[in-house]
Amino acid sequence: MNTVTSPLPPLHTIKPLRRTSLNRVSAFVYTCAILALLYHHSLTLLHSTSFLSFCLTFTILLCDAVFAFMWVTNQSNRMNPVRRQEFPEKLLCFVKEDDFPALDIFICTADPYKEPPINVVNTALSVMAYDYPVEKLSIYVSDDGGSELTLFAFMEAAKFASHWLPFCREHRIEERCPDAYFMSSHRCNETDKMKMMYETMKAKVETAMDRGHVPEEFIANVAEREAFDKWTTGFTRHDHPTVIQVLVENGREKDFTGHEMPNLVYLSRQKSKASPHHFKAGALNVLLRVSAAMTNAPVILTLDCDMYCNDPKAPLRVLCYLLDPAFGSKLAFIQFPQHFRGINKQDIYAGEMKRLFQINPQGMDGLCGANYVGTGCFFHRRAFFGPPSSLLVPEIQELHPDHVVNKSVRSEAVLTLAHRVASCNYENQANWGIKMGFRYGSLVEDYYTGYRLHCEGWKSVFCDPERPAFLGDVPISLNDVLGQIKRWSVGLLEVGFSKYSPITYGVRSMGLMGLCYAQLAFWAIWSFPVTFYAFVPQLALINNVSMFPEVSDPWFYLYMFLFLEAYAQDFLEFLLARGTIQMWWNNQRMWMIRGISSYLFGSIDFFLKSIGISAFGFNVTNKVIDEEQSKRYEQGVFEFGVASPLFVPLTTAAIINLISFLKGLAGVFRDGNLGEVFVQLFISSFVVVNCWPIYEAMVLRKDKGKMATKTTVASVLLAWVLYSMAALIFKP
Ligand SMILES: O=c1ccn([C@@H]2O[C@H](COP(=O)(O)OP(=O)(O)O[C@H]3O[C@H](CO)[C@@H](O)[C@H](O)[C@H]3O)[C@@H](O)[C@H]2O)c(=O)[nH]1
Ligand SMILES: [Mn+2]
Repeated sequence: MNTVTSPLPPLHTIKPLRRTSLNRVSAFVYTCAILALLYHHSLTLLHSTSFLSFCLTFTILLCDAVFAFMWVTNQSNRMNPVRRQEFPEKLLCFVKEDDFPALDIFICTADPYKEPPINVVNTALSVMAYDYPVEKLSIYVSDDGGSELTLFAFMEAAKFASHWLPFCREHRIEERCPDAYFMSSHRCNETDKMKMMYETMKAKVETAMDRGHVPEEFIANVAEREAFDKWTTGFTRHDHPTVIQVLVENGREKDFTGHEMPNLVYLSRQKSKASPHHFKAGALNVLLRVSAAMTNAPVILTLDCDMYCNDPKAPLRVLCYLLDPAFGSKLAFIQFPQHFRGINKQDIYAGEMKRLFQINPQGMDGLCGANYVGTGCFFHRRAFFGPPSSLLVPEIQELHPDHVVNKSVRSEAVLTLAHRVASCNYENQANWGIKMGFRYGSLVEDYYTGYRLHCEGWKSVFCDPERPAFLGDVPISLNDVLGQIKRWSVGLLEVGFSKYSPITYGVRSMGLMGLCYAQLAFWAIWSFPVTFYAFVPQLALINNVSMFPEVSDPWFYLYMFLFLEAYAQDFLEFLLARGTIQMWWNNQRMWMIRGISSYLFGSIDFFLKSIGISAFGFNVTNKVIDEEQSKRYEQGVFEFGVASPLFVPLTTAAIINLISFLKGLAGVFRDGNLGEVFVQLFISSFVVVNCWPIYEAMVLRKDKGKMATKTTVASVLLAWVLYSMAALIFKP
């Protein structure tokens, strides 16, 4: 499909994936199977012989209905998956470099102790070195941690940049992130010199980190002194005035070869305990306004501090779409997938999230476009000001997306305005977060903002080139992984049960695309069937109660078909997305683990918050790497270590399933009733096989990552309680 006017070559193409027809046929067949299953459950329910069997069948019906709902909504991702390709090398046939749009880059950080400033600096350097006209490039760093340590790191980074940028340019370095470059095998005659400079900078930043403040001898001049003076005694991360520090101004500061450098601005918005700050979404809205006051570029890139740029030409790929008139003026954003570095070979924690970050976006791209995932995403600034058809005029003229800034970023007028729009009361009675900018009301501001933009009629594009444009870090301990997914679950439920729920509002606004969003919104309800199937059939088996059709019963084949086909399709899609068999195995295991931990606790948290019992915040993922932990992660060993409540249901399930499997097996040898209990025995054995790392962590391991004794004790107790309760229920 050629989308640019001929006779020029196309800047990009879009092709449907080959599997589309097969997807549609299998969706039809599987739907029939699901209907048959629900019919079977209803029949059984009507013919229940006892109260117990009625309750059991009813719960199974509910659980299977949840599975069915999740399956149906997922099909929207399979109806029209597409693959795009862009040809940035042809860009110059269409536009001169002078006509490229300006680009404002936002980098968020929130806590110097969980997000080491030296890593944030690496992120910033990787984009400062973009192959893009420097006079059009501005980098804004938002520090929600309000930390002088982060500011100090960036002052050092600005100095280092004046050597790093020319080095990258002259030696055509591919890895523009210093840390990634020095870890690679690429070398040139100046590598050692650069490495030394980098190490010196890093050591200084780390010294400051160790001391907890910036040592006097590191402060180079009066200007720096004045900047740090803003950290007065009353200054805390939750309560402080705005700090804006222009570290590099394009046109003023030059690199050491005399070349221009991009703008680099440090920003820590005003915080006060009295006004809500809306976590990352709030930070991004301040960034939107401060950057409007300073440069107001029409294109914006949002980046998390745990992700760096891996392709210096990524902005050119983006222009292939942004400059295409065929999109009209409806293109809101271009999302690159989240790819990660440092994932272990078998990806034990399914950190790649293939389905979320690679497979589903292709499906959504064939409808309205990929969803926004918070980082690695280029926006059209205009998209934050109302639907494509009707501009929502901001309260002050300077924030208008078309406003042209022609003053220096250090001029007093600009800085005054920047301070004004960064203050914590600025948004009172304004549309920010409601109809304008990044949207408030969910812990997954990325998902929610992208969703609302799509509802408004905006389109997006999924751009997934061969060489990943961005690489991020993943959490490497199970507790961090589960905690992160728990936060996502809560945020998604907030949207799912809001007045803008995708299942109602979303489907009304955009049909199938609404279902794609609904699938994500209700992620956490998987916890219901997963928890049920992790405990109840097993407890029934322990008490010799049979719950499923016997092997000789024709309905048994329906069960078999439903299970095998769902797993097979998942497996194939996974392999086609360049997964391996072992990665797939770990992926399906993590799905079960999340089901009875993150999703379950997320649902409970959300419920408690809804009835006003508790509140939740954005718990930033830990990015500090512990050497020993990292070694275990590389070897593919699960990290339990801490006594986390998230591990209790897992460990309890591991215990119950093992007992049930052994008891069931013994029963089969004793009574020869394999046909009767086959399904239950199969479920237990499947769970037991999946739980191997848990048994190991409980019994065999001696290292620091083994299961904490507290967790084991709590789980044994809980298992015993469940066992006793089941005995009462199943044996009247
Ligand atoms: O009050 C806050 C909290 C977080 N952040 C920043 O938000 C980013 C994401 O935080 P992280 O702890 O890394 O969360 P993840 O779960 O890894 O992030 C995923 O999920 C988030 C939503 O929950 C999205 O915002 C992210 O883009 C997405 O990668 C980081 O750069 C933080 O510094 C802030 O700026 N202010
Ligand atoms: Mn992150």
